[in-house]
Amino acid sequence: MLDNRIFLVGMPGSGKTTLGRQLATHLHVPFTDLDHYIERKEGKSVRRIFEKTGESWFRKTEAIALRQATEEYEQGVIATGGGTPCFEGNMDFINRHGVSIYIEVPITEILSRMKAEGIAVRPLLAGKSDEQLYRFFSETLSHRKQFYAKATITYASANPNAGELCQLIDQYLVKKE
Ligand SMILES: Nc1ncnc2c1ncn2[C@@H]1O[C@H](COP(=O)(O)OP(=O)(O)O)[C@@H](O)[C@H]1O
Ligand SMILES: O=C(O)C1=C[C@@H](OP(=O)(O)O)[C@@H](O)[C@H](O)C1
Ligand SMILES: [Mg+2]
Repeated sequence: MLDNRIFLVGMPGSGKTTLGRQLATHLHVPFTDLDHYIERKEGKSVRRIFEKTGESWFRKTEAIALRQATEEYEQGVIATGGGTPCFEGNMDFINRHGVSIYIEVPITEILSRMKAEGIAVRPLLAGKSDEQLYRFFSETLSHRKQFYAKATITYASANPNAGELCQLIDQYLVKKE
């Protein structure tokens, strides 16, 4: 059993929140979703924070929240936001405080999920056409992958699930011993 923190990183829509909750249940450790943590702390939705105060304020708040949420539990699963690793030295912080896992899902799969979910709930995506969305995701990923690539473990799958994720963690732990 992992006696450490696990941080999930990856593009929006890759399933960090969903998988993170399942993984924490499976491992019997606390789960923190960083966006939800920020929303509780600020008393408003991430979308509203973006609208009211803009992205750069959100990024500062997010960096502080990451550090606070990390301190709360020595053991647990933390699902970060898609942009978290790319700002304020956050990826290095994450790697100093636990095991990071990059959930790598093809952009085409992410876009089909976004459509099913309704993209208006995601502040960086609302109001974009299919073509604009694809371009936005490709460009965003090409900038972000240098940060995601620093993750301890990469889990590449179009259909990630908590069972496989646990196996990958076990393999990593065995190798590390
Ligand atoms: N393995 C999966 N297969 C299909 N859809 C998924 C899977 N994991 C998550 N989803 C769906 O994809 C969307 C994004 O999931 P979410 O966990 O919020 O991702 P993230 O936190 O990375 O943005 C949600 O609508 C969720 O229900
Ligand atoms: O990619 C991003 O910059 C963002 C991703 C979101 O989280 P998810 O990746 O959980 O959707 C959320 O933090 C915010 O809307 C910004
Ligand atoms: Mg999420």
